[in-house]
Amino acid sequence: MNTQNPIIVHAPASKSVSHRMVMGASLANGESVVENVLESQDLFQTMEILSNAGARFEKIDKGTYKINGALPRGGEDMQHATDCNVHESGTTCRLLTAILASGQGFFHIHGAKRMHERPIGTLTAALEELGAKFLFEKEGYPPFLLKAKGLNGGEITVSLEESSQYLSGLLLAAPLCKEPLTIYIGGTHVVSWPYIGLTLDTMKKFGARFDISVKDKENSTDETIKWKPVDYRKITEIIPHEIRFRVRPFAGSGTYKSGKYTVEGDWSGASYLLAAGVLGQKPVTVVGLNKDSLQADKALLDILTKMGAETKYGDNGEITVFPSKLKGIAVDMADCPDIVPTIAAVAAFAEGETKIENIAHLRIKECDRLHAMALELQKIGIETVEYTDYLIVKGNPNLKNIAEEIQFASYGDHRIVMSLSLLNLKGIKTAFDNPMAITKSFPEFFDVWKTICISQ
Ligand SMILES: O=C(O)C1=C[C@@H](OP(=O)(O)O)[C@@H](O)[C@H](O)C1
Ligand SMILES: C=C(OP(=O)(O)O)C(=O)O
Repeated sequence: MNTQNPIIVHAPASKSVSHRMVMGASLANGESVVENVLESQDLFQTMEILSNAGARFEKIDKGTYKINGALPRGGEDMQHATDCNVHESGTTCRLLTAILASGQGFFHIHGAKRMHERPIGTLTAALEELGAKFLFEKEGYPPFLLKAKGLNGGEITVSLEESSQYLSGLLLAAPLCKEPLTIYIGGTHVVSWPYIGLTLDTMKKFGARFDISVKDKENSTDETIKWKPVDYRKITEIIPHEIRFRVRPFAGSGTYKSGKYTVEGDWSGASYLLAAGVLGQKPVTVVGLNKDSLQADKALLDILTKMGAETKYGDNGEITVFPSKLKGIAVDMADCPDIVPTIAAVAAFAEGETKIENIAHLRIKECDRLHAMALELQKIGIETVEYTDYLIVKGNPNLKNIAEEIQFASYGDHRIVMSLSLLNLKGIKTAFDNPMAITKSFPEFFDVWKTICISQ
């Protein structure tokens, strides 16, 4: 056990929960107060779009917003479509496209260059079945024009092979449909499913009514499927064709429920701080995370533990990670894509090989993260192997103190910058072409990072 005093730092607010709570409050009847909202570029885009669509925001303190909800209302015609700039935020783009489709009017949805390379066709096809209309410049990708006139209910099937955000969007919009909506999952596999739990959790808090059932295999036949109810907090995986989501419309009963809501800490942003504990000279304690969170990236602790890291939960929910000897492992990270760059950077200093599997969806994030990490780690002499859906990092526990500063490409991607910054803890000086990409999710990152680095 390392007995040194830990470096204590705070987790940023959760990006995913902030998006969802701000969206819920923007659709609710009356005034809500949401505390600890992440004030980052992605959230500014979400709030700007919701405000353009009719919700009213008043900032009353750092991270605290009064929000008056309204059903989304867009421009009267194509020429006066409401401007919706999602910038680099996939969550904003996918979740809000579905939500705006439940309103009325014309919306012009567009973003940064990379956003125009991230697909959305699976979601828009499902929304078309429910009554929305889309006009694309390039079919299936932003930018596009959305004509909304409310969504019908019914039954749809959606594939989550590319992104869970398609289902999160449909679920958030579902209570605003005219009739009940039942959603089945198609395709061959599902990525990032824990984010669905976060969506359902927010919906529950905001008063939506839904039930989820899984296939009752014992009582189903080839002709008839029998279903049995399941608690969304207890779902451990989503199997295509074996789960259904039924959402009741608010209709006469109103809309989302206004109230006071607080956003929990971000396991994704905290991943760099927690990983600093294992790579640096001193333990790091992160305050402000929910240990019972439904966030996907809580998996970080299990993965680090499997690699040999010593970790400890404190009495007040704080989490400490201690400097530890690491070994390479094989790990399936389909569920938690955002911490793959963190684990890849940590793996560079482990004994042996780390194989990160089922991560093809990393190629359609803010950059092709699988390729980016494979290439950038090679710049410090780490051997990597990149395949369609996995990454191998051949660790070197003796690697440290490279004399010259290494110039890394940031690919405009916050997670590439933050994960490669971990190399600093091994005496490797990093320079990035676009370090401020971090403002997407963690604007205070370099301040916190300085504290960690100078306390070593
Ligand atoms: O719903 C969300 O809040 C998110 C879902 C994930 O995306 P995918 O489902 O596209 O993998 C994740 O990568 C993203 O940062 C946030
Ligand atoms: C992929 C990410 O976000 P989004 O999909 O919202 O752009 C991320 O934050 O790593």
